[in-house]
Amino acid sequence: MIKISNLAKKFKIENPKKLSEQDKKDPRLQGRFFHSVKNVQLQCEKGEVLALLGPNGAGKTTTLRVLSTALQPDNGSIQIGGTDVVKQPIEARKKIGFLSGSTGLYGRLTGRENIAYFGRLNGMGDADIDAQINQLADQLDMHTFLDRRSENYSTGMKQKTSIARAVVHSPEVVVLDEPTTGLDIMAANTVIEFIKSLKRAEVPVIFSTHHLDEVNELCDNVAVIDHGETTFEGSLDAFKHKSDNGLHAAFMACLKEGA
Ligand SMILES: Nc1ncnc2c1ncn2[C@@H]1O[C@H](COP(=O)(O)OP(=O)(O)OP(=O)(O)O)[C@@H](O)[C@H]1O
Repeated sequence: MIKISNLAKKFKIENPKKLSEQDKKDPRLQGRFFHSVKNVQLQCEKGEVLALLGPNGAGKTTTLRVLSTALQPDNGSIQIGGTDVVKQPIEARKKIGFLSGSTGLYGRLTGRENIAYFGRLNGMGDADIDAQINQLADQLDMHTFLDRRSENYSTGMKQKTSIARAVVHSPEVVVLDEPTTGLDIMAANTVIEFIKSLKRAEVPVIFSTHHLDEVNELCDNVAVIDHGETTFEGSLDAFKHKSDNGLHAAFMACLKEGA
């Protein structure tokens, strides 16, 4: 189970001139600090898939980076099972499979070597790693490129390899930042089927997306973040009931200005 309460994260702005025009007008900019996440809550139980929605710049990536221990929060608590992510980040990290938007692969290594390297970092033995990679390659349709150097991979090949690398150690929970962004329909479908397989295995999955059709197909619950605050958290059905005019209208109704 994943539970985030009252999460806040601000960044010090070293050079205000470098801020985007959108960020300059954002009320979250206060003096030298940009309060990216001000009050986020969400929860994801065993066997559930939660979609994290929000406009560009809402604070989704910041939330997921704090959840995955890449960033320290300024306030709030995060629990994964019995582990306090803020107080026990090393223990928490072992429990999380995290796909970040900018996961870089080592280009000189093959896909298999990239995944195996992470398996070793997580303390796995060679036989376990081989078995896991074979299973993940079946599920993510990777056999045709797994033993080629990753520097020449397509976007889809890179993303599949990054996902396999994130979950090679069979984490307790999986967190994916925009897993299907930039993928063609077939690769996106493979990733969606993979998320369904995690759900069948009762692994809680949180993923951020801008694709409402994926939300409809995959999710039990939805959380919407707008301007760094959770503006909706509930079941997919409750989300759909926000409007009679489809998922897009439901999403708009959850935004602060739409409320
Ligand atoms: N290191 C940083 N320093 C300053 N501001 C930051 C930093 N990281 C993020 N921000 C700002 O915090 C806000 C939230 O960013 P974040 O990447 O979490 O949004 P997002 O919801 O993931 O957006 P998108 O859908 O575009 O990926 C944005 O306005 C962004 O410019």
